Amino acid sequence: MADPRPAPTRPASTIPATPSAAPRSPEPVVQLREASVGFNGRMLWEGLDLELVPGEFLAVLGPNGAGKSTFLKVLLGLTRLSAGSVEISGEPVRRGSSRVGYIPQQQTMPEETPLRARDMVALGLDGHRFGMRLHPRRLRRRVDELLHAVGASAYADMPVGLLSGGEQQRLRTAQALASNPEVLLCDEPLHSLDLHHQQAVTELIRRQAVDRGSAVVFVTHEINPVIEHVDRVLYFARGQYRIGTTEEVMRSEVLSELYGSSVDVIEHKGRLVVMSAHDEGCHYHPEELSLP
Ligand SMILES: Nc1ncnc2c1ncn2[C@@H]1O[C@H](COP(=O)(O)OP(=O)(O)OP(=O)(O)O)[C@@H](O)[C@H]1O
Repeated sequence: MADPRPAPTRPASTIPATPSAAPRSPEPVVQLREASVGFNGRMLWEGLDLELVPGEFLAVLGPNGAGKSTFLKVLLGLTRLSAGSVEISGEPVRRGSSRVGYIPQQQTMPEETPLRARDMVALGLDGHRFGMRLHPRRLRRRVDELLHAVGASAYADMPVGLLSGGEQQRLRTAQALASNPEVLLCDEPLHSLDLHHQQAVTELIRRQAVDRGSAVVFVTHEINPVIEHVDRVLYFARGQYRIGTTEEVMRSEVLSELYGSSVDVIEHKGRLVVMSAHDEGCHYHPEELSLP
């Protein structure tokens, strides 16, 4: 069946075009208006206005505790906004929506987990958006394709609890892609993957955006592995945020203002290095910003 979604459109920049020159934008698939989240009287971030169109790749960055995973939980309907609104495809978010795929942060599964690798991937397909269960033969074929795509065919019948952290993470990726979601939420999906599998998983996520029109929200401490695919960056720090293209946000003056202290953004051999310049002897502590 043909996919009814609009063709993917990748916005070149957030700089507004003149009204007469502006092409008709596709309907946003994610829409937050004046969105704020806080816990126990402390606001994590406030006044977030954001629209994502099909096919857009958003990288979400910021130091530990800035609210990146919470942002994903808002889109998953697991955390309620303190103020404002959030919609997916024009409807209020709700838990368990088949429109949303999720690659969670890596957690190790207990050894005794009673699932094989292929069962875990099949969970992403079973009784999903098709409104009915797939025929067992089609289900098996689709699961095999997904296992192959993440390089997991060799351990398809292994119990998941006996697999390494990186092997389990590849299965979570396959599971999230299985339903061809309209919005794909990724919480540090490359963590614990070796370079080869980082590239393979990045390529799968990129293709999901470009070929199938999913809006991708990619939480990461390290923008470099995905930098060429990123359309926009959402950077949280100190309860505030900045949003724009990589060139607009990843600048010394923008991040210094956001952090409230001197930050250097340096381009080195095509990689972005973000460093905090401390006054005492000008020590550089890139890890304090949780960035390369
Ligand atoms: N349900 C909750 N109740 C109270 N505090 C919470 C809740 N959920 C998250 N927090 C707090 O909100 C802050 C932001 O958490 P979050 O996991 O979103 O940060 P993050 O930017 O993803 O951090 P990291 O880079 O360390 O993964 C943390 O201080 C966390 O303890």
